[in-house]
Amino acid sequence: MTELHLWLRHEVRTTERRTPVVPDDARRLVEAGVELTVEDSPQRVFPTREYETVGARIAPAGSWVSAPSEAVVLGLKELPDRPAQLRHRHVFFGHAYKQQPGAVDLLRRFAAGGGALLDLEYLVDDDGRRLAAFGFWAGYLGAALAVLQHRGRLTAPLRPTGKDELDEALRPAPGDEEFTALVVGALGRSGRGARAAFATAGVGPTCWDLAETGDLDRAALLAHDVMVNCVLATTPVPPFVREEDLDDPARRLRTLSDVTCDVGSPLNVLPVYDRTTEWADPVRRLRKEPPLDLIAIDNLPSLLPREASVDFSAELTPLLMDFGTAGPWGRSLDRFHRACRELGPDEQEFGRG
Ligand SMILES: NC(=O)c1ccc[n+]([C@@H]2O[C@H](COP(=O)([O-])OP(=O)(O)OC[C@H]3O[C@@H](n4cnc5c(N)ncnc54)[C@H](O)[C@@H]3O)[C@@H](O)[C@H]2O)c1
Repeated sequence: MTELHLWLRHEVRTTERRTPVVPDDARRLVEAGVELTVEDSPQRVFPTREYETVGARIAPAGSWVSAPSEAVVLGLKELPDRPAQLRHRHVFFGHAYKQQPGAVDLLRRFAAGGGALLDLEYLVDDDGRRLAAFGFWAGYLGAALAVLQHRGRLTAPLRPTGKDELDEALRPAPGDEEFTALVVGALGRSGRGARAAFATAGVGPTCWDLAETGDLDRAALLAHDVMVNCVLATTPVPPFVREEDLDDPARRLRTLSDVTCDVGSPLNVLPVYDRTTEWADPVRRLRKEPPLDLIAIDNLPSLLPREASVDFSAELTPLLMDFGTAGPWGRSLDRFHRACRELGPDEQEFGRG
């Protein structure tokens, strides 16, 4: 077992109730010899005392800035804007390698402090497959919200909930009309989640993946009442739905839920909207007559913080037990170094192993 001091930080985003390590897995880490510090966090879905009970040391929210240099700081989403220099190794979703807003600033902060980003999105196996991801619950919620909207039962603002409560609302009620649904990207993680939610809702969706979209039958697509897009696009393909399709008189499609949310990207397969929707206002009407409602929320798993955290933590914990510079961690670090090199010659002198 590597000597690891892991520092689980509080999330700055107030709506983020998830955590990458849940108390049961914290116990496993402590038992395996990991020194674990957990920051107190008012919104984390698991109370701080549950971590204390399993042997973690508790520290105030945000205190990672003064953590010992060898500590590996673990979180999910963005860091606060300060400090300007990042001297630790940080494990989280940095969103820093695809020219996202703020990406260069974040990399520069690592450059200034000599730290490193070990991005969770780039923890991959030998074949490049992601090892820890939230996709299943993203798909589950993407389909669940579509069903609720289609049945006239979606209420805003959206709030984090639990699966039992969500499933209660999802189950068909007397008087609900039958409808047809399509999941695209049905064989992936979020596609599986979407299919599971439809099953709870009593709906058997049509399932398409690569084999079914190669020669896209748009008329068949538009003939479904509800569509949930779960593809992970890696190369540009013809759009699944175009602006002109929204005005097709034969369109039955009424509710479109885009789990992928590639809006603005050249890989976007749904170039019929220009910005995502939010928890406060989750549905945007793209056409009035006949209606077409869009749901495009890019932080879906945060709506089921407990279930999403438990599954993610189960995937991440074995990797943390094996923390080091080889395998997935080495690949993630290599990706960071590549991004640093792409920043330019003045900023290459950082990112240790
Ligand atoms: N909205 C959110 O909150 C949220 C959360 C997590 C992930 N996501 C996004 O959801 C998407 C899917 O993630 P995932 O973990 O399910 O990925 P995945 O790799 O597990 O599955 C993607 C599936 O899409 C299929 N696919 C790719 N191109 C296709 C095409 N042209 N036609 C049909 N099928 C195609 C693949 O074969 C695969 O089965 C990603 O873009 C991811 O970023 C969104």
